[in-house]
Amino acid sequence: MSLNVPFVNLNNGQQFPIFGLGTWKSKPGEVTQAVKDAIDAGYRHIDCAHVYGNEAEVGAGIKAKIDEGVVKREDLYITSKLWNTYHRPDLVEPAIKTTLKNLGLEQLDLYLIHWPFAFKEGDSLFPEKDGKTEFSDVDYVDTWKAMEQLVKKGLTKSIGISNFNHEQINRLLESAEIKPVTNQVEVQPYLNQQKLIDFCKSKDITITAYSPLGSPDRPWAKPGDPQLIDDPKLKELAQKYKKTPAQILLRYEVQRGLITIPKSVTKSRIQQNIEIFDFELSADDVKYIDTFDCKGRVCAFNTAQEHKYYPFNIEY
Ligand SMILES: NC(=O)C1=CN([C@@H]2O[C@H](COP(=O)(O)OP(=O)(O)OC[C@H]3O[C@@H](n4cnc5c(N)ncnc54)[C@H](OP(=O)(O)O)[C@@H]3O)[C@@H](O)[C@H]2O)C=CC1
Ligand SMILES: O=C1CO[C@H](CO)[C@@H](O)[C@@H]1O
Repeated sequence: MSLNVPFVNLNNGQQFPIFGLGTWKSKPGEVTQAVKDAIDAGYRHIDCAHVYGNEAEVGAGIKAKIDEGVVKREDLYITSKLWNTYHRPDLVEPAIKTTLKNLGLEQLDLYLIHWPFAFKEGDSLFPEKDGKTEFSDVDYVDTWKAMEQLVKKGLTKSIGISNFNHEQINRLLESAEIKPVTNQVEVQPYLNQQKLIDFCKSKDITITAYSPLGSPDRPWAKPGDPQLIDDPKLKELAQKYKKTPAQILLRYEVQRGLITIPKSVTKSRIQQNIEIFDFELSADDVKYIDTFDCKGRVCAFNTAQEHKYYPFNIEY
């Protein structure tokens, strides 16, 4: 079954599918097939990043489906992200060009600043000295100015941010010529982000929800750590709606007006995850899922906590 994915209107007039495929942790040997399976299942939006180390293999999946005539380039919505070591304004254009080359594309649909904080420029994506991450003090406002140039040069249609808190967004908006179209942040029932969602809505910035299933394959999860996807309350809801726990989690996101990007490299799950546009959670059940919030952030990037632009030291 292929279901039509609704679109959201971005603040620049572009439309974007509210559902896409995540690719973090998708191994280079698996992700080409995952992208092909996703496109066959009706996915048109793919979330990528330089730091995921698999953009060439994602690009191979895209190319295969265009060559087969299943989709045209203009049917697809491809997002990538500027990594922390490329925030210095002169490094931004070379960074997107590397991503475009890896993906085999001439233009991105959306390019995001991956995190508000910068790391020391150089060959390592995770520069370290004496066991500590080496920071750079490039201001994300200066990085944003260079991002705006990418739109003017036609290298990406839209630009946005990721992991920014509301104070950082306010500061960015003070001088932005082009507004970010989205803030991609973690949203799942243990971290429902209502305040940040309301704030972004008031600024006409969409929210893209990452780790919507609680990122059960996050590399730092320890055996025995609670997994959202196994929550008994969620399993009860899944039984009630005759859906899977993953489908309840994804439906919860889209019903709150969010864009969501679950990752899977498993064909049956890729198919299952898009099958969320044929049922509705009751308003009471959405409110009930809201009560699961326990400030349970899974993607906290603790090694950057000391950075002056670390986003999670304030409430939202
Ligand atoms: N901007 C940012 O800083 C960040 C962005 N992201 C983006 O968001 C995407 C999604 O987040 P991510 O952290 O990967 O985690 P998700 O919450 O999407 O969870 C992915 C995990 O869930 C499993 N899974 C997928 N579908 C199902 C299902 N139907 N039933 C049971 N298990 C399932 C996957 O397994 P399998 O693959 O084996 O099927 C994988 O282990 C990322 O891939 C990335 O693109 C994520 C984190 C940070
Ligand atoms: O998108 C993400 C997942 O991987 C990165 C690290 O490897 C994270 O920092 C980032 O938020």
